Amino acid sequence: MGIVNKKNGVDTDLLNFGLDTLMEKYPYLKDFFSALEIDPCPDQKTLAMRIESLSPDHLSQFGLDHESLSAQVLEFIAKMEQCRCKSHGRLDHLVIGAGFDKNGHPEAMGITLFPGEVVSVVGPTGSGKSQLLSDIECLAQGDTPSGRNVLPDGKPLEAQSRFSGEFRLVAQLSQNMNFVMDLTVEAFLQMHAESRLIDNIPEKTKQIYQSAVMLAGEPFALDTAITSLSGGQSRALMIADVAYLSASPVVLIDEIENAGIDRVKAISLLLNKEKIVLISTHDPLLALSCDRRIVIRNGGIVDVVKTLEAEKKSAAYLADLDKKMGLLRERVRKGKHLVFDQNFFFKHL
Ligand SMILES: Nc1ncnc2c1ncn2[C@@H]1O[C@H](COP(=O)(O)OP(=O)(O)OP(=O)(O)O)[C@@H](O)[C@H]1O
Repeated sequence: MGIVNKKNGVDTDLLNFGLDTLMEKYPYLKDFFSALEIDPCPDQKTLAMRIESLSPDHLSQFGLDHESLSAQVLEFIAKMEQCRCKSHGRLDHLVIGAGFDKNGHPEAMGITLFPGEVVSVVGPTGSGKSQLLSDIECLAQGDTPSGRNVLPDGKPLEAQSRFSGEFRLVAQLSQNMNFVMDLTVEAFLQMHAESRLIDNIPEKTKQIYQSAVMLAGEPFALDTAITSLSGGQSRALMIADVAYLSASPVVLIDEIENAGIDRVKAISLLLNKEKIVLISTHDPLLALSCDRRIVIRNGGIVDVVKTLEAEKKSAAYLADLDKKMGLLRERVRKGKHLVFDQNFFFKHL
């Protein structure tokens, strides 16, 4: 579409475009007109003609006239398009500047993370894994217990962007996710997709639902109420939702090992060349599925371990073991006995 007559991002040339074309390209215009009780597409061909055809009495109910309505509709399109572009914000890298451990001693190191990486955060219980994720979530600027600085593209974010809910740099999936809305899975996904202004919503909704079912141990239906999903099912749904719909270039996940979902598939779903994914975990299979592991002790980063090629081979062995454990879990779920020896475990499970 024409980029002529653009002022402050407002494209006045849009007034001369056909209504059909505009409604197709900017589907949210339907809501704009419906709020003003206007049928957007009767006979007129262009937006300007449709606005001109409206009676001054109708417009005055909304405190508008032809000129102000033209200005408002153009500004609305410009703002919505700005949101759409913002939500595709990119990050070149994320610097986590060293802070202090729990004793107030300088942390051994910081780390720089790059899009396309899945990094695990490992360490004993209470060592400070969640604190690190929380520092990243709030883009800490020396103002959290660890004193770390988290710098998108190496620069501190202005307070306005840091605390604004408009565009979130970081999405977090925490351990306790409870839905409170009374919606079906399908309606929930549709609502989220609509709020993200994405194209082809039905197809995206189906894709997310199918991925969530693949991750969850127990299948569920599109018309299941989200409030009645099990812990594992809702976690699976949120992971698939983040993978396909989240605009945030950084995704934080606080332990998925206990959710009963397919962890390796979850990682490959989240692997995206535009996203940095951090997972706090105690699980060896998850740790080996990541590119690097941040090792935390006593509140501070003490090492960053790169996953070796040899370890990736061990991961295949671990995945096999994990599958066997899954089969045993399944037997427990079905109320069956678990009698086997080493030979049966390794050869027949
Ligand atoms: N560098 C630090 N300086 C001061 N306090 C810290 C630091 N790191 C962590 N803490 C505090 O230590 C406590 C335990 O940390 P945290 O919950 O992050 O541990 P964790 O490794 O996630 O534990 P778990 O494995 O049990 O979930 C928290 O109260 C946290 O705020």
